[in-house]
Amino acid sequence: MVCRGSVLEKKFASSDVPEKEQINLLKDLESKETQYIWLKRHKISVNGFDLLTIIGKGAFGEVRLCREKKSGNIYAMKKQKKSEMLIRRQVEHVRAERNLLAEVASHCIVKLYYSFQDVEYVHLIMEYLPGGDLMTLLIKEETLTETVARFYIAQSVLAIESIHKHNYIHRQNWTTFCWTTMVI
Ligand SMILES: Nc1ncnc2c1ncn2[C@@H]1O[C@H](COP(=O)(O)OP(=O)(O)OP(=O)(O)O)[C@@H](O)[C@H]1O
Repeated sequence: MVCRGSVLEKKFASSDVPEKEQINLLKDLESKETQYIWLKRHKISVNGFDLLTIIGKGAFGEVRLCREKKSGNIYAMKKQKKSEMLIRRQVEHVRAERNLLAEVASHCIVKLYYSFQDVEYVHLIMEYLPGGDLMTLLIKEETLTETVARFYIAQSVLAIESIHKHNYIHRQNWTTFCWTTMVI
């Protein structure tokens, strides 16, 4: 059996990753492994969630607020229709999005808790961000103050930097990919 923790530690030995970041990355790996083992034992499905209100519409289906039955935790559930992805030849993009969310641990990137699929749909269970996207904020405010604009630009640079570190590039309108955690 490959121990991913010790493989990572060996890689750190020949890298210049700061010690604090090494500790955080190892902790992150450990919690992902624990979750992975848990998921293997308890097959997760849409039945594990109470479906609440619709909060958005994605390219391949709706995004809903949901409550996990076992924990009572609230998440955003993005439901994507597989046949639509196939028709629009977007399977690889959807897969890349899911892998990116699973791989990149950054406070600037929406957190993915679970992903699973059934015959018809792929489901992403994400952290719920109640503030809406930056475009909604811009439409509401029309003009942002320099301080607020600086804040969102800085957050976006950090988000893009964190995905570039994992060799992903972003190809979408900036204002609709930036969501805010603040309720506006
Ligand atoms: N984690 C979340 N928390 C709160 N709202 C969300 C979340 N994820 C998605 N939404 C809402 O659902 C909408 C659609 O989601 P998203 O942009 O991820 O879909 P998409 O399939 O990538 O769509 P598109 O390609 O048209 O952007 C978002 O604009 C947002 O309003």
